[in-house]
Parts: sequence; structure tokens; C-alpha cells
Amino acid sequence: MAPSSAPAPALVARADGSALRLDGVTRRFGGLVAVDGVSLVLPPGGRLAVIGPNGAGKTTLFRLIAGEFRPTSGRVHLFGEDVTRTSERARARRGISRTFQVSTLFEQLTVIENVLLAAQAGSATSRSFWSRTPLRGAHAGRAADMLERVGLAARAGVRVAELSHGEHRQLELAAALIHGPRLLLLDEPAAGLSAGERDMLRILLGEIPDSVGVVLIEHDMTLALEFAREVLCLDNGVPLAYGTPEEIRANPAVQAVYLGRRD
Ligand SMILES: Nc1ncnc2c1ncn2[C@@H]1O[C@H](COP(=O)(O)OP(=O)(O)OP(=O)(O)O)[C@@H](O)[C@H]1O
Repeated sequence: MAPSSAPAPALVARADGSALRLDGVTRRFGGLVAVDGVSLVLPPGGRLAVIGPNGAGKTTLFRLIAGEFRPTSGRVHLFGEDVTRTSERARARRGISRTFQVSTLFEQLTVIENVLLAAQAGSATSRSFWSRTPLRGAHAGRAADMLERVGLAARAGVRVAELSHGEHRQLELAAALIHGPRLLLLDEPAAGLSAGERDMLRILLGEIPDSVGVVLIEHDMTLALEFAREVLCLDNGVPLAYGTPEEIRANPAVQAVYLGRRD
């Protein structure tokens, strides 16, 4: 048989060096098209911000990437692998970690206990946080290091209920990074933070290792455009603009959406 010039699909997938690739991703809710034909490629260590007015489809896109929702049509690839039909857990095993708009921290536990729980939840060998003390010990060093990195070392023994808003975000970041993710999804990390806390968040975001790709949804345009290397602006689910922060700032269609002017 003559050799085919077209490579096998698996080889094509492996040759794709991207962290995340979306091909025409669309999600409908009944008659509403919440996300409409989004295509993009994020390289490993890339920094993507997804912006757009209320109801633009940002959170839906985020959930489609995380595996919480399946697309109505289109494909999602993670690290060169088609994960369109895989579960959220399966994607987490491939290296996705995320934070949530609503905190998922355990308020009555301490800061360090929350990071240990997050570490064990992501560990393939652990089953129970409380019953396996040796496993808990195995994560202790890493958890302490992580708290140091996010500036919470001095608060390790404090109950989460006593933390400020900003400290909650620091801890959520620690819990998301403890697994050593390759792709981190951040859902409005600046929401509800004071100006001072936003400055702290800006520093922390800047310290996320270069090996970790980040997709950020953020209403704070200043923070989003400062952090991102690439920006996707959605409007009514449709990709309105995709480019560098400079290109997005200068884009008349983006300006019109944000200033409420649609000619
Ligand atoms: N589970 C769902 N069922 C039905 N409609 C939904 C669902 N989730 C989102 N939508 C709709 O999809 C559209 C996009 O919503 P989405 O939450 O993704 O926008 P967003 O850009 O994140 O908005 P915001 O900035 O206000 O959080 C909205 O019209 C919303 O009402």
C-alpha cells in the first residue's frame, strides 16, 4: 500500500504544542447562543484574559474549558489532546486547575488545612484527608512553601472565616497552584477587593510561574490588560476582538462595547 501523505490524527494531536486550543466552540442554552464559535490557541505558559460586558459568555466559555459544560459544537484540546467529551475531573488530571467566583474554601478550617485538603484532593494516592496522617505529612512541606509564595505563611494557623477578602484570594490561589497545574483558570479574582488588595493580587498574578498557562476572566480591565499577553473580547457570545492588550485598547469595536456606543 502506498504511504499516505496525511499524518494519523493522533500524530497531529501530539504535534500541536499548545496548552489550550478551541476550535469553533459554541454553547447554546435553548434558543440562546451563550458562546458562539470561539477559536483560539494558547501556548504553554500563555496569559489570556477574557473580557466583555455582563452576559457576554465569559463564564460559560470558562466552564467549557474546565469541562463543567460540554460544547453544543466545536472542539476543546488540552495539551494537544481532544478533551471535548471528557469530564472536569479528567481535565484536572491533565493539568487544569481553577478558582471559582464563589469561594470553595472551608471557612471553619485553618489556612494550612485548606491547602492540605486541596493538595490531597489532587493526589492520586490519597483517599481521605483525616484518616491518612502520613499522606497529610507528605504534603505539609509543599503546602507551607505555597503559603510562603502567596504571602500567607504568617496566617497558616488562622481559621479561614477570619481572613480578609484579599487573603481569601491569596489562599484560593495557593489551593489552585498546589497541584502544580499546567493551565490555571482564574474566575474574577479581583471581584470585591479593595484597591490595596488589588495591588497585592497584581503582584501575585505576576509571580505565577512561567510554566503555567493562565486564562483569566476579569471585569477590572486595567488588571486584565496589564496581566494578559492575549485578550479575547466577547460580546453576546461572539468573539468581537482577539489580540494583544495594545490592540484591544485601540480597537474601536471594543471601545464601543465598553462605552455603551454601538454604531
Ligand atoms: N446554565 C445556564 N442556563 C441558561 N442560560 C445560561 C446558563 N449559563 C449562562 N446562561 C446565559 O448565557 C449568557 C452568557 O452568560 P455568562 O454567565 O457566560 O456571561 P458572563 O460574560 O460571564 O457574564 P457576567 O460578566 O455577568 O458574569 C447569559 O445570557 C446567561 O443568562
